[in-house]
Amino acid sequence: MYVFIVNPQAGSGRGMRIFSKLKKSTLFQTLEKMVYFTEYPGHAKKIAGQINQLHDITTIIVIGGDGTLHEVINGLYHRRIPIGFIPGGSGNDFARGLAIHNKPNKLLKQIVNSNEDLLYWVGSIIINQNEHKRFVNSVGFGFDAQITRMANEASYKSLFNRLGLGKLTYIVALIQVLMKFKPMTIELEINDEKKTLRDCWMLTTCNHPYYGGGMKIIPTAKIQDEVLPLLILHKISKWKVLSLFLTVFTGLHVKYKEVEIIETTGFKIISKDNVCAQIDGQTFQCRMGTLTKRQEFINIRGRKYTQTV
Ligand SMILES: Nc1ncnc2c1ncn2[C@@H]1O[C@H](COP(=O)(O)OP(=O)(O)OP(=O)(O)O)[C@@H](O)[C@H]1O
Repeated sequence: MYVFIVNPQAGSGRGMRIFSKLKKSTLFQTLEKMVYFTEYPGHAKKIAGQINQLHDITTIIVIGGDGTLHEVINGLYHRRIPIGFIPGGSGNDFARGLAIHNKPNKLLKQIVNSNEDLLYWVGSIIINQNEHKRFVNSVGFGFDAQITRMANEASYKSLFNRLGLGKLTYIVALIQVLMKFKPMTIELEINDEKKTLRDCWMLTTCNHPYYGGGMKIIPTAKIQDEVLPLLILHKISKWKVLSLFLTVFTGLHVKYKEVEIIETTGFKIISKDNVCAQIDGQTFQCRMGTLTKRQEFINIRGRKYTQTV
């Protein structure tokens, strides 16, 4: 039995458009399946939670954006069911990070015909010591999280999506946030070693290089267990931030002296004030975060494991 979880609103309606085309295909029609449409934020997690109770699931096929996949992964906490992903979001960084490039009908074929999985190690975060979450792409604190919040709330997001210019949303949001951003003071703990980061702009970690709709934020990030790379953007002038972000699509921003990348197996951040944070593109406020790389992996169906992505 295949279970489809479709976010019709992902990518400003792209999720629904993809599903409408797929359901006309002979392959889709011949599959034994159940189809769920998400109706509100958090619904994909709830659906995944209900799937935990079901048996004989071959694969869960997610059609939507990274936020939908994030919810499914978090809802499926206790079971390892293979997941097929057909990207239909605005940013689609997960698909980029895993080199999932094909057209939806080809991807469906790949998922159904494949008996090989890509093993994918997600990250884990404990927010404020009590809320556990898993992340598929990235977690960021500070500047990048504020850009994400601005982009998520922007009225121009759906227009740019419809024009196929999803990347522009983040660029416009970046400029808006830059005008009024105030750097943070953060306590960073890595392997019992503590340091205070003053005038820090952002801390970001990811499971693969991409975020924000194609920015190669940590170019060296690999799909792997144990290692959680951490990027810190230290004290820097606003003008320099602008030029730095122009190079982030190529990964050349890592050459700036204000950018530090540390390979960790986990770290903790503490702040006296609330800081804006993002997990897989969903934003919230927090004062404390403990991040680790989970030892368990999820099975991504239809995407053979290579390290060349
Ligand atoms: N029917 C719905 N109406 C409104 N929001 C929904 C609905 N279904 C799901 N959502 C929420 O929409 C949010 C965004 O979805 P998603 O991340 O899949 O798409 P996206 O933001 O366009 O893509 P990406 O994350 O790749 O940029 C998710 O947080 C999800 O909870």
